[in-house]
Amino acid sequence: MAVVRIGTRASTLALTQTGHVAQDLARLGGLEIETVHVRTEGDRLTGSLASLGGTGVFVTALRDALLDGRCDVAVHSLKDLPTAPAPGLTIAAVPVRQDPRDALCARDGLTLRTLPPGARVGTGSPRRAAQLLATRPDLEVVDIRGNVDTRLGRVAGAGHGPGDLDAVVLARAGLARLGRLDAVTEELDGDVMLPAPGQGALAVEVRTADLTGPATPLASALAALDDRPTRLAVAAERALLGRLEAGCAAPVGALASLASGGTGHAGESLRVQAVVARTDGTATLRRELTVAADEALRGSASPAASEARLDERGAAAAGTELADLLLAAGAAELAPVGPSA
Ligand SMILES: NCc1[nH]cc(CCC(=O)O)c1CC(=O)O
Repeated sequence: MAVVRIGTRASTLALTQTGHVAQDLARLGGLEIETVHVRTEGDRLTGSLASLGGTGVFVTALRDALLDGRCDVAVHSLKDLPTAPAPGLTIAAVPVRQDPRDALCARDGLTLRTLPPGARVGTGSPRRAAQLLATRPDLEVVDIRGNVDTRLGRVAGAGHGPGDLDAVVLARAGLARLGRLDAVTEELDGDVMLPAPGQGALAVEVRTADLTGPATPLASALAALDDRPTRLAVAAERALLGRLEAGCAAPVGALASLASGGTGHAGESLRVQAVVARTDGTATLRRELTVAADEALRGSASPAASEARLDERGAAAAGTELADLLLAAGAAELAPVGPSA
């Protein structure tokens, strides 16, 4: 494969993300990369259909382009990717994750604490709405759609018009990639707002067939681009979402992070936090768990204990277990999650 074609949607965010991955692959594999624009249902049909992005319209067109051979590599925002595997395709790299937090972008430097009573905050995400209202039940959450610039433009003082909102909530990662961190007035920590599973991370997908057989420069570049801590964290978060049988539009937040063991300490451990909320914020259910790689070796004097490593399957099992804890605690009574959803 002399030239590698990388497929992207035409949105600024998609172009930026894909551009970064293309540069990395070119550098790591000495590859020549060509960018192919793929038009998606979600781009063609604007307005409320853009809200279907989460259900996979953006993803499907890129996957079709991969399977048809119109491109060789596709870059997705991991949080927009359905949890079900795509036959014939493999997520060959999960690059280092950006800061996964949500960010409040408010007028006049306001924060979640200092927004005036009844302030109007824009978001189209039930997950964000629920967690905002859980902290500040007085807020008026306004359903908004559109790309990042459109949303930021609705904040008073941010655009050229008057702005009809006091604030919007967006993924910090998207703002960072677009060079719009200047709009952030507060980063929302996990105790206030847990991000969408996979938020801030990318998935680099290729045809499975291109990874089998003798190693190619593309395959080795993808392996070098992959970040194991991110891959494990995202595996846990997505397994949780899958077990809850909830889509990315569900009021479910999750965040996992890998801590490495050090000399004289236990081996690595993965902490997974999750929340399921009633959309109006009147009830939230939070649980967390930590799994350690050295569980089997605990108590032994073996030096292997400090070097024990988790694998993707173990990470996914942790996510599934946490989902089961949430279901056992009544998550299905709060939100449309679980087998009957
Ligand atoms: N739902 C849209 C979407 N998909 C990915 C990002 C960018 C951040 C990321 O990579 O998680 C965004 C924008 C947002 O939620 O603010």
